[in-house]
Amino acid sequence: MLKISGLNQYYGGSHTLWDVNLDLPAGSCLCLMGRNGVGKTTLLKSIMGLIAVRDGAIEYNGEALTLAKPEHRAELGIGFVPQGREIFPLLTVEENLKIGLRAARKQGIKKVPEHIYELFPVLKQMLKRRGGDLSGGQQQQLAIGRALVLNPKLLILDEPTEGIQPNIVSEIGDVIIRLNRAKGITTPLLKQGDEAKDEVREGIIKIKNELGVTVLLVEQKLPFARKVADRFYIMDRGRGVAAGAMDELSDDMVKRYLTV
Ligand SMILES: Nc1ncnc2c1ncn2[C@@H]1O[C@H](COP(=O)(O)OP(=O)(O)OP(=O)(O)O)[C@@H](O)[C@H]1O
Repeated sequence: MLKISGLNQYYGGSHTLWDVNLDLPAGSCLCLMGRNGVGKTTLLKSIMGLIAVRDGAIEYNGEALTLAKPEHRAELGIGFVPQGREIFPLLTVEENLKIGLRAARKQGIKKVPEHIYELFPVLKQMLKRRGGDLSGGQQQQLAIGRALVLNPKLLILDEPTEGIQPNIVSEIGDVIIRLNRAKGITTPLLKQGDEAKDEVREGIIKIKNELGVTVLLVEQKLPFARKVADRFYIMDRGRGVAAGAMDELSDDMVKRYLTV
């Protein structure tokens, strides 16, 4: 689904990404790992077109993305939840979610899809609250909810558990697993003519039909990464140094590339 070949990126004269190659198969959940400052966020921002790359190629479902504008990447169905969440503190939860609608309009999505409230009930309860008044965990749920408004096929998350209390970390993990594996989403009991529930059902069927959202996330917490992801990709000093199925992540790799 996403293929990165020979990617090099510079901040001014500083060479940050070195010949990065990464293959993300559709349906997988890949965790990008590595110590602080190795280039994980830079790689995500390059995929989203938020920073320019020097050379190399980024392909999404066979389409060359390397020079595409960030808005075009969103329209193609790539959702992004940046590090630090970047929600608008003075706008309400509802207004923050509606920001996500801009990129979704081209797909004919005019309203925030109801299944987002099914995934994050707290957002429904807090629709009129200002984003800045939410807890860190609620803001993270809002940031993920906003990225889901465009029904992404690929969801990219940069350290979604950073600075969040443990019970919410676990809830966020469960949501990522549900989105990725499209399992455990129960279709609510539906009464005919109940428009909101019809929308929930449609959203769920859509997610299930598409066999889950492909996920790429940066995560430093090892137990969380092992729980949600089925593949890993480790970076060290701007290069990809190890990759594989999550159950192949060895203690030696952890010691060599991840422990501080
Ligand atoms: N805007 C920038 N201008 C110049 N250098 C930058 C910029 N952003 C990041 N860097 C540098 O690029 C390197 C990679 O940073 P990056 O944020 O991608 O790493 P990271 O692996 O995501 O780290 P962290 O886990 O701390 O977020 C670091 O040396 C960092 O100091």
